[in-house]
Amino acid sequence: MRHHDLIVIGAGSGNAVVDGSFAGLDVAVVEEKWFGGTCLNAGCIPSKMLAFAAHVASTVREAGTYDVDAELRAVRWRELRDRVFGRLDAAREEGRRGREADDGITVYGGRARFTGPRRLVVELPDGPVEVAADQIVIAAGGRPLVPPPVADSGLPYETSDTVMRVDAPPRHLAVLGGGYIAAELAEVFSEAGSAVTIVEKEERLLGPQDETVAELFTDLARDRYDLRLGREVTGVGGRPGALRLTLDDGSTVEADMLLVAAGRVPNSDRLDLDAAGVKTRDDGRIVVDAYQRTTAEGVFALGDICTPVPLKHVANREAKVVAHNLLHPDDLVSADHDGVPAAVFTRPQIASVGATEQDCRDRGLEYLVGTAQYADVAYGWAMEDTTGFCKVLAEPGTGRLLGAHLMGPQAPTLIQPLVLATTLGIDAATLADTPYWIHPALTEVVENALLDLGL
Ligand SMILES: Cc1cc2nc3c(=O)[nH]c(=O)nc-3n(C[C@H](O)[C@H](O)[C@H](O)COP(=O)(O)OP(=O)(O)OC[C@H]3O[C@@H](n4cnc5c(N)ncnc54)[C@H](O)[C@@H]3O)c2cc1C
Ligand SMILES: NC(=O)c1ccc[n+]([C@@H]2O[C@H](COP(=O)([O-])OP(=O)(O)OC[C@H]3O[C@@H](n4cnc5c(N)ncnc54)[C@H](O)[C@@H]3O)[C@@H](O)[C@H]2O)c1
Repeated sequence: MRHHDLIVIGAGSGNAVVDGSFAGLDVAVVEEKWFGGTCLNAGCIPSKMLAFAAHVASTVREAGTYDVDAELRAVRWRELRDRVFGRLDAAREEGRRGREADDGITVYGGRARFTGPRRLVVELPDGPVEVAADQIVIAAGGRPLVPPPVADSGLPYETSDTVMRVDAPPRHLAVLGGGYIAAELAEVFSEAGSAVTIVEKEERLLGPQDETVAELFTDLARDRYDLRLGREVTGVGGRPGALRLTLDDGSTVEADMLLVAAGRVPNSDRLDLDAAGVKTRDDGRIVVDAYQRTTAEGVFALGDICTPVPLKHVANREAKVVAHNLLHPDDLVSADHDGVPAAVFTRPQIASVGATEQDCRDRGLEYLVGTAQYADVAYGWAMEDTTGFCKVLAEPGTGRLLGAHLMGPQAPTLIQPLVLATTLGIDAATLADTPYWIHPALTEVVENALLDLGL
């Protein structure tokens, strides 16, 4: 059995663990499917490249608002798809080749599972190979959750792993779930010409967002999509290309394609973790301590397979923490999961950090609310924006920022000063009054929301 100093399972964020500081060590990377993981191949990056094209299309369609005559003739889906994945598939192969060319790194192209403490078998195309290591990092991510009525139907469905690569947009896309993926990809396909129906079991899209954001986003979505809220799919019938979804109130949705976007599950159930002494939570996430150590000696985990916040910037941070802790066992560092910002790349865009207003209420916190509209700042006038807003939540007296929520153009960029203030402990009044805020930039909407707190 080959013995390595370190084995990393999963070449998504796990691949980032191994940098120059591991030179001289015998390292192995095991990847069963695609170097770069979900983010590069089927997640953050392709979805944002497609969302940007959708944004260009909508800008052309709405050019008349700005007294510009323009006509949208077509979204050339195949060319768009081939440009996106031509670039990303090349980046994936370059990443893999770079690792394979590194003398200190062995790449195993297959699925790993544990056979004992720090011992694995990897299913390679030409047969299984047994390997062991002093230290192991589990970075095996997650996969789309497919509810039983869809999985058991025997009829075809897409997930985020496949839908961005289809040959043509469907005439009618049914989306199961109304969270991040549904919001972003419904828009992509809608701009590419598909009619969209979204089936969501809660009463609002993007339910965990601040209630003002979720409510307004749902209202705006109602004008663009057929929304079936508070509904679940109980059965899928029909035939490939002519599907019929039955919902729990007996109503039906006809669609030629079904996108399942009902959340993700960690891949921990495919690793025989019991053999390694690695424990999981009820929801399947691997148990880790503050230093990303699992319950098994010498085994670390990072990213979607263990994290409370399944986002790429969090997985990247955890990868840095693991890299440090592998090499410095006497000087461990931890990843802070407070104040993680998030964004939804829709139109309007959405960004948030910290508590929502409903969180504050549920936790019995005293809080002040400051709001400002894009329509009330000069750049918002230039954009003729009518719906964008910034909402900040702060502790009375101290002005400590509890949360911030933006919905409107450039929200994921505009939120950054609020992320800095939340992370670095800068109170709302200091943030509003001390730095200059460029006039007439969109950031004035953040400044105005802070001033609206009245501190
Ligand atoms: C459509 C979509 C859009 C997203 N957009 C964003 C966004 O805009 N911003 C953001 O922050 N996050 C976004 N995310 C989330 C982000 O992609 C994930 O949080 C991130 O990719 C997690 O990284 P990871 O390394 O933990 O897992 P992954 O990137 O999934 O990597 C895990 C790797 O392990 C491999 N693997 C699994 N099991 C085994 C095994 N047994 N043996 C060998 N290899 C194995 C897999 O093939 C995979 O390559 C998005 C996700 C999706 C699905
Ligand atoms: N911009 C981003 O950062 C971004 C974009 C896409 C995905 N992601 C990541 O990927 C993860 C997965 O995205 P997602 O959209 O699949 O999950 P999600 O958790 O955001 O949304 C899933 C939605 O499906 C609904 N749902 C679940 N089961 C259902 C059922 N049987 N019937 C009807 N509705 C049902 C849930 O109520 C929820 O609203 C996200 O949690 C996020 O971590 C991030």
